[in-house]
Amino acid sequence: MIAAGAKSMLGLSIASPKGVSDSNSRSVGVLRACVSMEGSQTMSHNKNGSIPELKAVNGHTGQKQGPLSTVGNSTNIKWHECPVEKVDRQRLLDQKGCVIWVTGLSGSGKSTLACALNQKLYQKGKLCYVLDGDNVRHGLNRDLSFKAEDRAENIRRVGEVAKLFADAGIICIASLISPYRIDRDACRTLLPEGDFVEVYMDVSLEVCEARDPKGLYKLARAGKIKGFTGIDDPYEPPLNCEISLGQEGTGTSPIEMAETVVAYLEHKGYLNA
Ligand SMILES: Nc1ncnc2c1ncn2[C@@H]1O[C@H](COP(=O)(O)OS(=O)(=O)O)[C@@H](OP(=O)(O)O)[C@H]1O
Ligand SMILES: Nc1ncnc2c1ncn2[C@@H]1O[C@H](COP(=O)(O)OP(=O)(O)O)[C@@H](O)[C@H]1O
Repeated sequence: MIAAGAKSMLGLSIASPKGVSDSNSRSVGVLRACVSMEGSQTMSHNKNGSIPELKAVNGHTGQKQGPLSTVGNSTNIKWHECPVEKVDRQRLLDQKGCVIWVTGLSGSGKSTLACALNQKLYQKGKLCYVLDGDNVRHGLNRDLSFKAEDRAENIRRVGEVAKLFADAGIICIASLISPYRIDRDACRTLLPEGDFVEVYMDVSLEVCEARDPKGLYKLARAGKIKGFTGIDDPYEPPLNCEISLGQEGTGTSPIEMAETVVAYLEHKGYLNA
């Protein structure tokens, strides 16, 4: 709990909704941080990039500025800039935020690769986060089915979340079947050139079906699951992905595959700020 004196020293105030006294504002109020000096603040790095210092931006009056927009069904909204930017976060982490998008049939090894890659990067001191289709469908996307428009919405939402992770400076590994090219390409367009790395698990249906670790292919073949990818639902392989894994003659163990992706990231400069 922050004492009132300390609150004013820190420039913190609790904003109470109309008609609500300050005594119970803690539970319903909105904690608002106010900078107790003229102008807003921005980050500027020292020459060695280690300790950022704050500097004031001239001309900021605290008034709402800029045009209001309509985006989809959201009307009268405004984009807010923040003084700490992606480049600052990347410097802090000594890496570049990006999205590794892993696509392929069920059983092709997406989740296994995602975990192996996460582990390899963690060992190198790089911050990653995995968005796995199965897992995201336990929460954020639990309202979605496997019909085409729901798969599209699934990919769209994960694409937007992955974009936020990349903006945070994190290497985000999204691992989803993502069967439609158009949905994957839409996610690509959300990111700056180069920051979307599409990884195709090029593993045949025969191999995936033989693996069948969850018994889903068996159920689909028996007609107990309808619209199963590769059986009675389409999968469109990428045409121009950055990395293709799993073919004969290439390293096919999860560790070898993860090393291929790490080498790509290193080569493209994503493992340094
Ligand atoms: N009809 C159907 N088709 C394909 N997959 C199915 C289906 N029903 C359930 N599952 C299970 O859901 C996992 C795939 O979820 P995703 O979110 O990656 O799918 S998609 O990208 O929206 O197509 C998938 O996980 P993975 O095997 O890891 O790919 C399956 O376990
Ligand atoms: N590179 C690989 N070589 C051989 N088997 C693999 C490989 N990657 C994953 N597997 C196995 O294949 C099965 C499916 O892997 P999984 O990562 O769950 O695939 P997906 O996430 O695409 O459904 C698992 O039993 C896993 O152990």
